[in-house]
Amino acid sequence: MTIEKFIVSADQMRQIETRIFAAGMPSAALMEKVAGLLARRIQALLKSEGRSPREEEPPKGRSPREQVKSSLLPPRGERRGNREEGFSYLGYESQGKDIVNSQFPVIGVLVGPGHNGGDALVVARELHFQGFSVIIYCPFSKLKELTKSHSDYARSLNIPFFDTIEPLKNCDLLIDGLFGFGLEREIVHPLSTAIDEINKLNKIVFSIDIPSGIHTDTGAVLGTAIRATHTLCLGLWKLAFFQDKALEYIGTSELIDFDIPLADIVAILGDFPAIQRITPASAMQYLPLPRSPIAHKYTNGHLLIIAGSARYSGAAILSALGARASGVGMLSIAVPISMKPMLSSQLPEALVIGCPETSSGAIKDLPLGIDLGVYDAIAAGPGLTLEAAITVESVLESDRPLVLDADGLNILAQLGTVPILSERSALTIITPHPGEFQRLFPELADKMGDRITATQEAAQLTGAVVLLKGARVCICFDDEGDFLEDSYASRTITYLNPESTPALARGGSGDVLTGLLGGLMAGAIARKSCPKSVVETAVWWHARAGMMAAKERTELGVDAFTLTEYLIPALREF
Ligand SMILES: NC(=O)C1=CN([C@@H]2O[C@H](COP(=O)(O)OP(=O)(O)OC[C@H]3O[C@@H](n4cnc5c(N)ncnc54)[C@H](O)[C@@H]3O)[C@@H](O)[C@H]2O)[C@@H](O)CC1
Ligand SMILES: Nc1ncnc2c1ncn2[C@@H]1O[C@H](COP(=O)(O)OP(=O)(O)O)[C@@H](O)[C@H]1O
Ligand SMILES: [K+]
Repeated sequence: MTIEKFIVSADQMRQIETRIFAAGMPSAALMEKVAGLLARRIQALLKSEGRSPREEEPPKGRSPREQVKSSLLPPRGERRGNREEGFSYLGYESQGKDIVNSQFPVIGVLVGPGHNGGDALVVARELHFQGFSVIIYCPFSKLKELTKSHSDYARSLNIPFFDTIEPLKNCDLLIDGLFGFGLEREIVHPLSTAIDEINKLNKIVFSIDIPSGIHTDTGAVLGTAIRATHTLCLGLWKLAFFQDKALEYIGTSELIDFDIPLADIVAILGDFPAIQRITPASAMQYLPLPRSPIAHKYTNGHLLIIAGSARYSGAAILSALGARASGVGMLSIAVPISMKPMLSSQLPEALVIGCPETSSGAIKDLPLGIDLGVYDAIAAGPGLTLEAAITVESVLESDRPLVLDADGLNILAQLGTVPILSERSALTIITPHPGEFQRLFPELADKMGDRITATQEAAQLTGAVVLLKGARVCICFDDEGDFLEDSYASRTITYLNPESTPALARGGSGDVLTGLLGGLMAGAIARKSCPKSVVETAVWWHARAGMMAAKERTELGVDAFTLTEYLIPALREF
């Protein structure tokens, strides 16, 4: 398992860190190593963002602003800038941020009392030695021992220290090392006010480990938090990076791998961690590729989609196009009978089943005598309206593996989510967005502050696979020996999708996912492989298609139909 697969809570990170220290790694040496990696990465980021270093001498005449800035700096002779390496001066370009176009950019480093502050001080020192102009904002009088020691050394180098935010206004870039995973309580005035003011400066901000003020596990804002443009997560991904509400504070993110021994990770998280990050490699291992040379259509699965109504006719098409991309062997689509010609013209390969319909054009019931047993899986819900209750009830009563979405979920909520799902003998995958989730699980209303825990509890309550949609999709299910040795069985497994695009936040994208997931599931069942594994594949694939479409067409150009057209090209990228 690669380092990118693991996700930890603050407590788990602390336990792993404790093992490393107990094994003999000095805490100061680890900080030195980590902060060295941070300093180098920050330099590389600055370079790659077009703020490339200038090698020539700055002009003699300085602007008033530069004079103000240079007054914050130690005499030039004392700065041992390594200009040959090309990091002495940054040519900033204004990118809508308050960035000055200066040859003397100033980097403001925000230093807290703990080891996050210690990391920041080492970064400050390294950038200072590289020739950057660095100032330090540290409004704390009491620092942890190691942090205090780095603070003393930085002062001895004449790096200027401030306890007010005024000088930060002149900085071109801020590095946030106020708090990391050790933040344990709300940030209060005067620090909270200072952080709010810092955010108003609208600077480029690199946060160390996690934006200060964000709860490492729930992603909640504790009082207030630094809004970073970029966060460098240290060692192992933390849960907050997968909590929707933290994303606006995290900005773009990356992992700084500092060689945590696998044995220490496994000692705390287990061989097969209960929470895993979806990676391209893990998602792609369950793609139905390559096909067996002797495959036939029934070995690739038969999916029945039940979707659509006169009001929401497109939902059936979008789900079907999602399923088409899954390569499912046979696709049947049950729609209100008046929609049959439209579906047949859009999806000539599909078997379209016309269902009796209500006066408003919803599916009243499935056709008499239909045998659900012929389908490997059923995907029901998109665009059905609440009038399709009889149909949803009959698929819930069937012994077929089922993906339930949209109105299928709204009907399930009316029927009673927990009793109905716990009685089902076959696998059920429910794919709610947060609104549907709350209708399904009113008992978890007060848990919604932590999407991951809420989804885990929903899976435990129902025995279903619960896929909570949003910016960072969370998938949870009880493992019943599907993946693990017996000794591990009956844990709740969680998969978190790390990357997506807000381009998907528009009507119909979810319908595409329902069909894609249904198709992959039918295929997996026909091939007798574990249908739960394809859930991460579907979520990852759907997001990749959205990202590829957004990259080519902007975030505005990804309507749900267009999304279906990117499903296959997105795979070709890999
Ligand atoms: N885990 C690891 O393996 C490593 C961790 N390192 C760094 O260490 C950090 C964790 O360090 P710490 O455990 O010292 O914790 P932090 O530096 O995150 O913060 C803890 C300090 O903040 C104070 N504090 C907490 N909440 C506060 C609040 N609301 N208002 C005011 N003060 C508050 C605490 O009393 C304590 O002094 C990581 O985020 C990372 O930056 C790295 O130095 C090296 C490797
Ligand atoms: N901000 C976002 N970033 C990434 N993905 C998103 C975002 N908002 C929504 N999505 C994704 O878009 C899809 C929307 O589905 P859903 O809410 O069911 O809409 P609909 O029913 O209209 O299709 C889900 O897959 C969800 O995860
Ligand atoms: K931080």
